[in-house]
Amino acid sequence: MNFGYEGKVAVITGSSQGIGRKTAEQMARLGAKVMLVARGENQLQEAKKEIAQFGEVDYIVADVKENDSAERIIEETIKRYGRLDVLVNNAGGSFAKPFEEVAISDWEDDLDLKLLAAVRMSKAALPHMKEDGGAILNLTAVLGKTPPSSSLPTTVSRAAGMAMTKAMSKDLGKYGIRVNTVCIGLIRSAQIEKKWQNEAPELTWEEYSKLDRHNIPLGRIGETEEAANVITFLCSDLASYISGDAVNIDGGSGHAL
Ligand SMILES: NC(=O)C1=CN([C@@H]2O[C@H](COP(=O)(O)OP(=O)(O)OC[C@H]3O[C@@H](n4cnc5c(N)ncnc54)[C@H](O)[C@@H]3O)[C@@H](O)[C@H]2O)C=CC1
Ligand SMILES: CC(=O)C(C)=O
Repeated sequence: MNFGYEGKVAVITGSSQGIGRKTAEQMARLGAKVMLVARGENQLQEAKKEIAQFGEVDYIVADVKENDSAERIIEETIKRYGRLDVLVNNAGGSFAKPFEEVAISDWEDDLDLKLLAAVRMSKAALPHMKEDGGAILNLTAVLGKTPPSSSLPTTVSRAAGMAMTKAMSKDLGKYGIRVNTVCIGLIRSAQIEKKWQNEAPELTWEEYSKLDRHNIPLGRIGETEEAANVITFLCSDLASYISGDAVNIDGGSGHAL
């Protein structure tokens, strides 16, 4: 099977750790030149060193919430690698509270990080993808499809990310640009390990991962590799007829059809 990554260039935001970092590794292993983006240079250097064993990789230190960062990230990528084929809008975090406890500034911060940063990155990337086509992949969360109580503002930002993905796919298909989202359930990463330590430090990871209260039909929290596999596939030539889709990576925990 040919994923078609050879000679392609991918930008992945929030890729110094977690799902973004594993995705970068997989794309590099398949022949893509990968540009990592995150705020902390030390972790980026470490990620670059590790991924460089498998393929071509570099990094840009940037906060995707800063207004001019998207233009700078894309410009520096073009300067470094000469083209752009894949954009993964992965940077994010979780902030979930009941409606009454969410300040207006929390709404603004969350939408800025999870929705508007992806808009700015996609707008900056578009001129470089129009000629040869490409793939844009937005990370969202499965809870955005069926928002439960105490899940604001994150489920709203994520639902907006899904709606944006669908609408963008309609507008950009004519350029051969595919736009998809993956809706994450629970995947082991720094934020989930923190949750484990806060909620049940007395349990081993295996025990915590398998707790009934997570309500995961497959019986455990997923691994970063399992999310990266799907993202890498969706951005590859093997998914050449998939656009506007929202694919759950959640061990079956989502409730929506
Ligand atoms: N791990 C999970 O169970 C879930 C993850 N997600 C989403 O999937 C994506 C990846 O998740 P994880 O790997 O768990 O995340 P993580 O917390 O391990 O890593 C997130 C990455 O985003 C970067 N980042 C955060 N804010 C940034 C900013 N302003 N500018 C640049 N980089 C920034 C962080 O430095 C980090 O590299 C995130 O968008 C997350 O919200 C959604 C639902 C569940
Ligand atoms: C956990 C998380 O990052 C969400 C729901 O966006």
